[in-house]
Amino acid sequence: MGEIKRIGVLTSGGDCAGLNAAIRGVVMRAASYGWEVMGIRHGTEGLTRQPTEALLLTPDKVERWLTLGGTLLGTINRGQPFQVTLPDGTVHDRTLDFAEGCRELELSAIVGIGGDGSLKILHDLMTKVGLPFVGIPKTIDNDVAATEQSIGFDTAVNIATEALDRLHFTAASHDRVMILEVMGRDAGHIALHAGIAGGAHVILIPEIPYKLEVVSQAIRDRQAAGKAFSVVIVSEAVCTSGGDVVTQTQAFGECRLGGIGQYLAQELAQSTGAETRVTVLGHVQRGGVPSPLDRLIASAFGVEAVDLIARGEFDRVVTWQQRQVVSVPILEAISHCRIVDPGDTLLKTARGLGICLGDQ
Ligand SMILES: Nc1ncnc2c1ncn2[C@@H]1O[C@H](COP(=O)(O)OP(=O)(O)OP(=O)(O)O)[C@@H](O)[C@H]1O
Ligand SMILES: O=P(O)(O)OC[C@H]1O[C@](O)(CO)[C@@H](O)[C@@H]1O
Ligand SMILES: [Mg+2]
Repeated sequence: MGEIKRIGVLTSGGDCAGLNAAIRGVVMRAASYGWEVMGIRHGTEGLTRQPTEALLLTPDKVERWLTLGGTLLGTINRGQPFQVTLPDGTVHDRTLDFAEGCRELELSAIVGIGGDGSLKILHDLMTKVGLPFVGIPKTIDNDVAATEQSIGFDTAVNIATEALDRLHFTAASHDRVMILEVMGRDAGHIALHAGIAGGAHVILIPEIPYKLEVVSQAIRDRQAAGKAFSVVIVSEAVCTSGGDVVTQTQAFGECRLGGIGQYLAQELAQSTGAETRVTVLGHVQRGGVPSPLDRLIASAFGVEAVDLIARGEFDRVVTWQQRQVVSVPILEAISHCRIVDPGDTLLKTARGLGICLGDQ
């Protein structure tokens, strides 16, 4: 690769808190090498559109992006760049458009900030185009393999914890069972972390199959002990007792997880006699000001991603491991979805605290 003059940075997948802090880290560090940074709009789409949609990001421009929620570059979490259905019904592969966009902007490398889904797509795209690539993991789901923490997870856990704190008061006031449904896709990390931090009495995650009777009994035991209220946190991918995933179809046909909280509310009202209410936390978990930890991780990832490019170490993803930024081959980071491990120390903590996980 010749001398680097300009690199690109993009965000892809669902937004989360800390994306702008990561972009800022990339821009600040690139400036120290004398490189320009182009911020690509709407994931890879900014490169495939004609004219291309990208903006020059300077340290002055991004200086105050540290605390801003969402992504100022825009993002995308639906569709497929290799099979885009055009208005006339034909299917188009955007790879060549993407390559053309990279050439037009004279990019020497790209930093892609995304979750597992986006990193897979970006890896395929970059391999086909032959452009150096470094990935930064972000996602409230915390399901990217190899990293203990992805950007956005800590903020989401803080928000879910605060929601539980608030629900305790109203639950106790009305002697109700309050159910908080949280995001996380197939991983129960948000529910497990927030459930413990927020003092939930029941934590249901997709990794641990539950029995309705076990959950009801835990609530009835509390009632019998004079505690008429309970607080339950449930991950969106937890199934019904019949094993069905609960989903909702959105406009444009996308299917998204959602609704298990309502199902549990009906079942638990019947089996415990308690009034039940559901709070679906939804996109509140993704928005807002990033926590200090997310700002730290995002900044550290941004700096290291640029350093990797400077050292010519490509096709790698930066990860957070025991308070160090460590890079791993991208194939390792996208090898599997990191769900809650059966040996996770927090499962032991939850059981030790007497929290019902629905299985025993
Ligand atoms: N370059 C792209 N062009 C078109 N669609 C894309 C592109 N990159 C990603 N997508 C769409 O976005 C989805 C991204 O995957 P996913 O929704 O799992 O997000 P993610 O990157 O894992 O982040 P998160 O899980 O936090 O939302 C892909 O499945 C695909 O539908
Ligand atoms: O933004 P959308 O399309 O509603 O996607 C929601 C999904 O994205 C995430 O927020 C992040 O992957 C999931 O937790 C959730 O299932
Ligand atoms: Mg994902």
